Amino acid sequence: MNMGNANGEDAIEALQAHAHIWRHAFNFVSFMSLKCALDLGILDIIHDHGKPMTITQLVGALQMLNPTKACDIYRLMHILVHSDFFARQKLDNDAQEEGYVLTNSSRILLKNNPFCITPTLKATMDPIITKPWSFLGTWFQNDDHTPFATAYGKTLWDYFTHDPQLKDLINDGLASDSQLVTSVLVDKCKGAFEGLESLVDVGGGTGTTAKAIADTFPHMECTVFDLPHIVAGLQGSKNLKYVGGNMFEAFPTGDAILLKKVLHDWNDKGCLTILKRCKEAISSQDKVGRKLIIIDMVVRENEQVNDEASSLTKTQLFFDMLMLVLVAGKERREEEWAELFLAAGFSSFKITPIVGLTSLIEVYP
Ligand SMILES: C[S@@+](CC[C@H](N)C(=O)[O-])C[C@H]1O[C@@H](n2cnc3c(N)ncnc32)[C@H](O)[C@@H]1O
Repeated sequence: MNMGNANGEDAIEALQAHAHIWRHAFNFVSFMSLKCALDLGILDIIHDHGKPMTITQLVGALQMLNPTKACDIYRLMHILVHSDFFARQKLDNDAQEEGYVLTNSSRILLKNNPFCITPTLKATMDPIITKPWSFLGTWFQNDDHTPFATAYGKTLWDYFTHDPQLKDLINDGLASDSQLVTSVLVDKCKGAFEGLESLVDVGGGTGTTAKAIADTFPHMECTVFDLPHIVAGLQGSKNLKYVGGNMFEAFPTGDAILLKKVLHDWNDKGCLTILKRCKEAISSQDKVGRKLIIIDMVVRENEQVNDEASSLTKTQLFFDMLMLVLVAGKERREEEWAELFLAAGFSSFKITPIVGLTSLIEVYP
């Protein structure tokens, strides 16, 4: 762009740049509008209605205290239709009038959807989690571990050890996030677990994934290992038990160690320590087929690809920034994974994409 005298073409370019900047800056409006729809229960109201729901019906169902705000619900729905969370459809009995229906992206947020990720979204949208983003610039110029630590003076893990509300929010979020990946895992990736007699899910949280694996493979002894306050009071089953401890020190041995969405929480130094512990744990088993199974993102490199792939990469990069802001972790590219495995003494690995953003990585001693 010519920065000197403005002519017609420069003005058009400047207008396009303005539009791009505002679209970018106002990404948070989509996010907050969706949060509002979730807070008001609009998705479940429309679903329970069972057919396209008019704005009048929706306003009626919301039972608003101040009726003058009713027309603002239309504005909220308008942006959410634009963001593909709702669609408009003609009513059966009246070709003129339209009502709102759900889309694939809102159906997955319904309370009764087995793959509902609303708790994950609510955790991500919580002001405790969004506040540290405002400290990103400050953090780049100070010596703190994370923008989260700059905002609160402590790590996320310390924060939630002393805040049961945040702990529940995050644990519910992690558990709901696990449902879809886990169901695909025990179906499409069953082969990765076949023949294993024991498995330790290190950093396994409240055990959503390990429970599904234990149910699918009733002869496999499964252990969920996590911090003592996370597993305290949790009940196991015939082939599932909970053990509390610190993965940086030691954890139980098994034919396989599972690390699901654990390594992305840590920097390379932290990952290396965990990976070396994993290598020790599986090497102490004198058996064929021992392995480490990692479920995490493998960030795609895509310079020249179609829109869908490039938007997946962008979403992975958003997650990468989230890890930086909250926990000093990162999402890794294949070469970065390879370097870590080599440094920890593993001999080879195999990557299988599972679903959307996530891959399964089998790593061999
Ligand atoms: C991002 S969560 C992943 C949980 C689960 N694997 C999943 O996919 O939903 C990371 C887990 O690592 C656990 N964790 C963090 N530090 C730990 C440590 N030092 N020892 C054991 N577990 C730890 C956390 O409590 C949390 O459950």
